[in-house]
Amino acid sequence: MNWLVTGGAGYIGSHIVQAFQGVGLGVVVLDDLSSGHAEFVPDDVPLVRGSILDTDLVAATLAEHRVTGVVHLAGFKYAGVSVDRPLHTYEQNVTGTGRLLAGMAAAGVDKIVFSSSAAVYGTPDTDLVTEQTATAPESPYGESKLIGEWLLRDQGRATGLRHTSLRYFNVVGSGSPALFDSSPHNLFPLVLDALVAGRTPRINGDDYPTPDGTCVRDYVHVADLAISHVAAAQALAAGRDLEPVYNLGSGDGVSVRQIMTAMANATGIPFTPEVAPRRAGDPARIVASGELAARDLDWKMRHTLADMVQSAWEARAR
Ligand SMILES: O=c1ccn([C@@H]2O[C@H](COP(=O)(O)OP(=O)(O)O[C@H]3O[C@H](CO)[C@@H](O)[C@H](O)[C@H]3O)[C@@H](O)[C@H]2O)c(=O)[nH]1
Repeated sequence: MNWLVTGGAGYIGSHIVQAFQGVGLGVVVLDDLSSGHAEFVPDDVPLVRGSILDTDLVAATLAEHRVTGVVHLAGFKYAGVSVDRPLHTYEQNVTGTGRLLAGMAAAGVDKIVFSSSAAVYGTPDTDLVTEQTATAPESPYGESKLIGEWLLRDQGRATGLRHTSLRYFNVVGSGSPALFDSSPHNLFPLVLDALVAGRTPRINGDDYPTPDGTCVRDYVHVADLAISHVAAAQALAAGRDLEPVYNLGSGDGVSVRQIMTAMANATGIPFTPEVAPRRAGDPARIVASGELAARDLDWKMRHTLADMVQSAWEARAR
């Protein structure tokens, strides 16, 4: 059985590739390396360089590697930037997913696990988001992920495609020192980059209606997240029914200020963060129940917040 991981050279995708290899499942990666790194792909995993928008390449990859299922992460992942680049975002995430699904249908590949996002919820008016919480994306990125879920759902109805979508909350940490988050837009890499460069990390606003005034998020370890993709793929392959969507959240809220304290502890670099203005579009709090995924997808927090921060620092400091 061979699984194609689109976006498998990225931060999250490469951890998923490792998790699949860990249980002996065959994997092949398709990645255009726009934000991924070729060196994140193990030497014994084929790396096809190119885009999911390239219909011929998708068809050839599915056929040559005898792909039986797809884990689909390739896409444009920067929610904030997507506001200024809506057409690019929709092309990559909606048209790209559509072309991938068309290629799968043509090749008879009938299983897909889709990388969705907490961004589909926008600013939820509940303390604990469940899969029943109304979706209300606030960026082209969030919209595009929701449309991706609909494409799977409707293709499932039309062709029998077996599918599930995993809504990631804030994915951090590192499961292997060689794999790290190089995003120029997210809290963990920005804080670590600042500390390495001798700059002071910044808090985007401390006047939110939260206990310490800074935004609260649900941080999950990337290696824990990767294991649930294996469970989802195995369930689909075994013909087990899965829910159309699962939240991959921990149920615990952690503030930006708490992350800063954990960063100072992990790095041994004492600092007092600067307080900058709010970043546009940031919900004050978003925390999810992962109960459904715990029931069906072997989802559990195997790592603490200290592990997440420590592993991110070790990977960044290498
Ligand atoms: O230097 C920084 C960077 C970020 N933040 C704050 O830290 C929090 C977390 O920010 P970030 O790491 O950018 O994550 P989110 O904006 O919560 O969103 C991430 O998590 C979402 C849910 O998984 C994904 O959909 C998005 O793509 C991904 O950017 C937010 O309050 C930011 O304003 C700071 O205070 N200082």
